[in-house]
Amino acid sequence: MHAPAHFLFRTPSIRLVEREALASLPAHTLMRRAAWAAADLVAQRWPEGAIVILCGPGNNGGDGAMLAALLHQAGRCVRVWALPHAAPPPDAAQAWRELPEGLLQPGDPSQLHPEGKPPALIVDALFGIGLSRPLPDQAARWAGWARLTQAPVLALDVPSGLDADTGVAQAASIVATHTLTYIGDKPGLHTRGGGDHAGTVGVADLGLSERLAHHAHGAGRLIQASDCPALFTPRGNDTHKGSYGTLGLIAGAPGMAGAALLAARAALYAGAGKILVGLAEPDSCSLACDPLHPELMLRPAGDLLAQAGSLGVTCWVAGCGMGTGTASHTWLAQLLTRLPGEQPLVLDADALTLLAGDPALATMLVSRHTPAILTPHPREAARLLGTGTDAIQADRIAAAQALAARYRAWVILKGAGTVVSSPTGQWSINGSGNAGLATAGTGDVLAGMLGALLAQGLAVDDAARAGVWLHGAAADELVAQGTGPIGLTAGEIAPAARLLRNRGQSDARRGPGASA
Ligand SMILES: NC(=O)C1=CN([C@@H]2O[C@H](COP(=O)(O)OP(=O)(O)OC[C@H]3O[C@@H](n4cnc5c(N)ncnc54)[C@H](OP(=O)(O)O)[C@@H]3O)[C@@H](O)[C@H]2O)[C@@H](O)CC1
Ligand SMILES: Nc1ncnc2c1ncn2[C@@H]1O[C@H](COP(=O)(O)OP(=O)(O)O)[C@@H](O)[C@H]1O
Ligand SMILES: [K+]
Repeated sequence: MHAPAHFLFRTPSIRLVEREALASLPAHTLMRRAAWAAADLVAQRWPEGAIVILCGPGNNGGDGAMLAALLHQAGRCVRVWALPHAAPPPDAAQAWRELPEGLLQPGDPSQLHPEGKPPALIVDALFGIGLSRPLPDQAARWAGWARLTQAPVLALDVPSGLDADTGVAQAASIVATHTLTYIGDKPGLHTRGGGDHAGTVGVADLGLSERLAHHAHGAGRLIQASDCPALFTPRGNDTHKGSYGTLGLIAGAPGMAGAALLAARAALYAGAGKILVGLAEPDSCSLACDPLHPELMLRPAGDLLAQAGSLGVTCWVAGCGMGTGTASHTWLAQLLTRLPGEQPLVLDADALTLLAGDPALATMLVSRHTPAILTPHPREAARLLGTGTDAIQADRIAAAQALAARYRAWVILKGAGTVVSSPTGQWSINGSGNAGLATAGTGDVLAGMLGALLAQGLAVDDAARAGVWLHGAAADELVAQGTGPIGLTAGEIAPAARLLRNRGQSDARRGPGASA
């Protein structure tokens, strides 16, 4: 259902385009187009059965009223419930005037099916992008009723109660199975509560895609497979391990060796040529080798850093279970100062905590020749910005942009609907992944995969976007196979990601038409 170049627009851009279009098109054109688009979708997807439409006081409610009229004309059984509205805006007022007699119901939709038979579809036209305060009690009760019916719910524009920009959902928000969003797709449908509340998202551009394209400079992107062609570029035959980079990994303090192994194995499965693991242990290395993957070369972190030049390390990942003690601080400072600043670098987990606690490290990071990738989860992001997790989660895009600007780095703000920001604030939201990833060690796997992609020569922007997409897509693949979301383990992600890449590469070899 997604348009090819999948941009995400925040409300001010949508409002701007809406205003321009309202000024140049005949009255009611946009609302009519919005209602037609919804009617087409209903006819295709839910061709039979009774339809309940819940309408609010503004233009979102107007969309619902106009849809009701169209469905009624098409012979469908439609009932409408409306929140009280004193003076609807002009488009909505027109829609209410056109509503055929007898469709508007008194009372409450919960009285409609006392015998418990749910409608074939409930349409949420309560609030769209104009919601400006807590849902009124009546709307909250109707949203609760809609959940209880277990009927499919189609949200018009935005599920009522979900913030279209941030994905912050009020507790009583509508939980939709489908959302038909208008003019352009919106970030709040894809990050934080978006995944839980919006269901399958479709876009009806209302004929405004050209106008919207003028505002694409401030827009974000939804990261999809088609944004990650570098993942699927077939390997040349005349290559060797040196062609795919040597990754140095500083990770795994005593008690946390698992984090190092998860990251290192993920890098191996993601195709890095050679992987050197510097365990964050002071003198000797408690683990001589990874018995499952003896391909990995293990040694103490200090040794790896000292020998990096002669070992030919081309790219670095630091932080997974690395610890935050004095020795770890020293290793991180060495990495930031002594090693070539143009070598790609990923900082994760404890490296981020160290960075947050020492402005000197931050200065070293900012003075690097090429921006690093930082992979904070929301709590780490809060530490790095000197704020609380709630503030980060209240606007994940703004938080990722602020971090990227402060640390002059690529930032991957993890969690449902991972946000990626470039150092200059260009942002994307990952379109893959699921709650199966909510288990220990999956962040280590992401860090290892990112390192491997950088080692294989992907540019930092490609690696950041492709890495998060691949990580999420692997989890989606595992869920499709029944290995999750419950009980998915971090160690299963990298083999699934390997499968996706190789499948994509062989499709690429076969040429156009093969599915990626
Ligand atoms: N214009 C166009 O061209 C097109 C617009 N389209 C559609 O319009 C939608 C935007 O419409 P909208 O601006 O009227 O906002 P909407 O989401 O219906 O809600 C605003 C109303 O609710 C009220 N209100 C807000 N919060 C409240 C609360 N918590 N509790 C109670 N009341 C609350 C608010 O009152 P006020 O805040 O002014 O007091 C106002 O009355 C958009 O999402 C799309 O569906 C499409 O047709 C395409 C073309
Ligand atoms: N509900 C979710 N939906 C999508 N991705 C998730 C979800 N929960 C966690 N993740 C992903 O899982 C990874 C968790 O990373 P992190 O919190 O650093 O874990 P750890 O430190 O245990 O390795 C991140 O990539 C994050 O985006
Ligand atoms: K809605």
